[in-house]
Amino acid sequence: MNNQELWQRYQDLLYFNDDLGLYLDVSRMHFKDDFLDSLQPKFVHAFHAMDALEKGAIANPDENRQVGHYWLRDPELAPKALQPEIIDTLAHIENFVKQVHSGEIRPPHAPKFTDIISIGIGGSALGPKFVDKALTSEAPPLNIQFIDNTDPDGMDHILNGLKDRLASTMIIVISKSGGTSETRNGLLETKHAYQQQGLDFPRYAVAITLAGSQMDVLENCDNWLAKFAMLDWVGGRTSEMSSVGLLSAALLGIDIRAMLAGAKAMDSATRVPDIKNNPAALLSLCWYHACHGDNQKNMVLLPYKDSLVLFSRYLQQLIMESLGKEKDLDGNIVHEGITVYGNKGSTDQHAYVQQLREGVDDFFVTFIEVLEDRTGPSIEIEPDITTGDFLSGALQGTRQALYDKQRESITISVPRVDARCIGALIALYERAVGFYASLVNINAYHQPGVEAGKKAATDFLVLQRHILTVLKTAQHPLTLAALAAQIGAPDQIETVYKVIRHLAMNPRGLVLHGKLHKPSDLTVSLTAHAARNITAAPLAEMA
Ligand SMILES: O=P(O)(O)OC[C@H]1O[C@](O)(CO)[C@@H](O)[C@@H]1O
Repeated sequence: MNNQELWQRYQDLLYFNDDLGLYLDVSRMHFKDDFLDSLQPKFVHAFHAMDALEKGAIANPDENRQVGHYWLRDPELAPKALQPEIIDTLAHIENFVKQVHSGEIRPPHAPKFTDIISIGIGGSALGPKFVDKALTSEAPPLNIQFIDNTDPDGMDHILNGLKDRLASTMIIVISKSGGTSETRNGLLETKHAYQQQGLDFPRYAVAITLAGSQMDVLENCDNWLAKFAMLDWVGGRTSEMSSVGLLSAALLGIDIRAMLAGAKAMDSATRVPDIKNNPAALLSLCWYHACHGDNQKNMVLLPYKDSLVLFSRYLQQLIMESLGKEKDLDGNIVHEGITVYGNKGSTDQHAYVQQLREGVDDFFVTFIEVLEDRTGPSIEIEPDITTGDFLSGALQGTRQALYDKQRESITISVPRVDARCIGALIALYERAVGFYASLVNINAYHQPGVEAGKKAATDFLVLQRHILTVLKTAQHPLTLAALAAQIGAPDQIETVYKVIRHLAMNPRGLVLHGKLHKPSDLTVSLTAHAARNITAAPLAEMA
């Protein structure tokens, strides 16, 4: 295609949303002109399915649940019975935040809360982290940190770093199910740190969970500083505009009403039943072209803006947990999915872009361009050129260089990174994921594959328990083979070895005879002290 034809294709396909100032350019995706028409019947179905979902159909048949994240930004669309809880939760958040900012709600031994530790994982962490990085100002009312793993080092880093300010730190624990192990562990470790300092944990703790969840019951969250409803019909990965995302955002001083308004504006733009005039339909059409069937391309997300660096991580869950499915809705094995990676431009130009241009052609890029460089004027780095011009040049240059090598790209351009824009971007991708799921006939709203890893992790810990129980009563050191036999798992020696190696590297009372890296010569026993301390309580399944 010559430059004139390309310019024409650019204009023909360019989508612009006047309300949001958002452009979507799909001209550098190599689908043919008739591709759009050929997908029309599939889109008629996708538009209908989305309409039914928004009207309250059971869109997640596995869990017999409605899927209502769109109602969060436009409660009038929600079934009548659900409207009060959406409106009340938002009011509860705003009221609470106002009182925290004013000091009316304060910690027992300090005039105001200064910090937040947000504990949660997956959809209960990625949205709040992304929004914090994208929108928190240089001088927020509170500082936030996230515990989103069961890594003891990671927790120590945060808890020790905040040691002197723990007495003015609010803990927000987010878990829809209330049973996720990593989150439970973060909660228990944090609670322990508070107890060590003689601080009354419930007076610092805020829960976001389903009413009556395991966490709600076990921790008696009604006695905490506050408890916010998590709603059954909001999925974890689409929960940023529920209490999950809105509470921390509001505490950080982010305009959550603007975020909701941006999402609402995008929702209405993506309800238009016309592919070319619907940005989510256009996006999902591009994904279908690049990723479906034989074209298994990866999505590389390149926002040219530091504050959007976590967008790809956020989208990784939204897209891969939603679309990565073994079976379609008819039970056929399909192994669907789109791999998402990326950080930011131009930084990634100096990392993997070399491969994108010259290596394996297994991707398409989505550039995100932010038109406003910064608030206020810029100095000239070279005659007539600012640092922002460099950033812009880097984006346009990479797009062109990729195109010259027949590499595909999409470009989304937004005026600036503000709450309205972030709400709109989230809503855009949520809807595109929903459409894509319809196009390839899968359930986007469940995640059966996640359970296998959790089950195997539980099995590993059960085996560890058995090993320690055997060692406790052993009369002499045991080989790994003898240990495996005694726990009734003679074929699990490798797992036994992994357990022993991990315990040996930590102060758990293991006595090793032999070398850790020579498993076949190794024998193991426990110190008398450790043997006395092992409990036999049953292990809860990892959730
Ligand atoms: O909010 P919860 O229930 O703790 O779940 C956290 C995350 O775990 C998952 O269920 C997957 O393990 C995600 O879908 C979810 O976002």
